[in-house]
Amino acid sequence: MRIKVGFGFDVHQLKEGHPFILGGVNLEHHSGAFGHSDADVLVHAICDALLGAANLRDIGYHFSNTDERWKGISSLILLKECVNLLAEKGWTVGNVDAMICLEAPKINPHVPAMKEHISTASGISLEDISIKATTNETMGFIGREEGVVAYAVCLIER
Ligand SMILES: Nc1ccn([C@@H]2O[C@H](COP(=O)(O)O)[C@@H](O)[C@H]2O)c(=O)n1
Ligand SMILES: C[C@@]1(CO)OP(=O)(O)OP(=O)(O)OC[C@H]1O
Repeated sequence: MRIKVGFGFDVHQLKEGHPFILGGVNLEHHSGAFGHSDADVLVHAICDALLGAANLRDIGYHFSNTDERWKGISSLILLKECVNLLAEKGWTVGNVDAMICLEAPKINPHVPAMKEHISTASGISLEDISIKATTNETMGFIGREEGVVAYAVCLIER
């Protein structure tokens, strides 16, 4: 069996009064992530990790942020498309491990629901999806709650 590793990163601005979709969960918060799609930074990082592992470029290459088809789209749909792109090349996903860097709100209570959404959209087993979070200890743009960052790594196999 051949295995490959992938890495993904994404960042989005937080804006007052904007919806905050993270891992497919609509978080109740005074501000939310802004982007062309639903700006789900966690799912975007996972998409880029998967595409990177398969050497299939990146999320913006396949789903341009100037294309009206993707305006406001659920990133879980883009994730499913990424998994399909990998499947076309014979790849299945081994596991995904992700890290969200966010000052507030607390992510821990929402992790089970996020994993459910990601698993349902992608077909990746729940036990192969790990989601973690950290604050930035009040420092920088994350600390000032101006933005949210996510990192993800994955293994793929065929
Ligand atoms: N948005 C966040 C940030 C952190 N957590 C959880 O809190 C723990 C402590 O965070 P520190 O940044 O103070 O080290 C962290 O390990 C996470 O379990 C969270 O749920 N949501
Ligand atoms: C997801 C896409 C497509 O709508 O747009 P955004 O929501 O702005 O997100 P980004 O992280 O900039 O990734 C690029 C695009 O693929």
